[in-house]
Amino acid sequence: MAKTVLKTEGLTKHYGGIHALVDADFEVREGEHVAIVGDNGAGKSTFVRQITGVEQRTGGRIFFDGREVAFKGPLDAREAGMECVFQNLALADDLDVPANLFLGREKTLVNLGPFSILDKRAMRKATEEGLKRTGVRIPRLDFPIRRMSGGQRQGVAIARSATFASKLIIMDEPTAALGVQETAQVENIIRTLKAQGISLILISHNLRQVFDLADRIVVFRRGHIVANLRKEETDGSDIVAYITGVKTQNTAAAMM
Ligand SMILES: Nc1ncnc2c1ncn2[C@@H]1O[C@H](COP(=O)(O)OP(=O)(O)OP(=O)(O)O)[C@@H](O)[C@H]1O
Repeated sequence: MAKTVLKTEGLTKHYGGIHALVDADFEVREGEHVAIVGDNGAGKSTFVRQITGVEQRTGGRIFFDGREVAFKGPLDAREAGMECVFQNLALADDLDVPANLFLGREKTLVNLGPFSILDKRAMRKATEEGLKRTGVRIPRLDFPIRRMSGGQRQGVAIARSATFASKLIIMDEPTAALGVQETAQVENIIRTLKAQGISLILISHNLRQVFDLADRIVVFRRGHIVANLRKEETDGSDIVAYITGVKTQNTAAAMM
């Protein structure tokens, strides 16, 4: 059986009296693509903020790459090999593709802090390799990001995470703002990541996408994980039932 990349035990987050995440046991194995679904406010983003160190949890334990971790911030998570692609892309509009890929991690010829000399050739080469590896097609690397379509921008964000994530990529609604064709492009990139054995957590409201791309589907409702199913053992109507809490013949026993 594949090694566990990420595991949480009893992960809990309270915001004052709001129990946004309660006792979440969750696992991703090497090469596995796990989807997280749930209604608005179910606790999905809260879960991601706890595992990536954006916030500090109220309780529970997190294990990453074989050791217990307590990331103090997202930089710690990145350094450990976990990258996140967020809904609102953290891209710099005026910079070109290589500059965006290496934002905050620039390669330098001479490192003198603010007076450093950037190694633009090395960054461009690494960018070309990163885009090729992820199957992201961008016509001009030297154009500022603002001149690109939503799909191309999302492609750059994913290529960036795939270039640096050695262990796990987390995508929070990567296609929410995209059209049909752009969504298809991003889904192809996700398939390429799967073929390369990169582990992924995909948060999505799009059940067609979830069934297309994920090996396993985890359902959050009101801060709790209420289902954790292999794709083959469930279907869309069961997942909707778990999301909404409306029982069906198949889900009633599990919801007792
Ligand atoms: N900083 C915060 N302070 C107080 N309450 C919060 C905070 N962040 C989230 N919440 C609450 O925690 C609950 C879970 O929110 P969360 O954003 O994790 O849901 P979600 O499943 O990601 O929803 P969506 O699909 O709408 O993004 C909600 O009730 C939300 O209002």
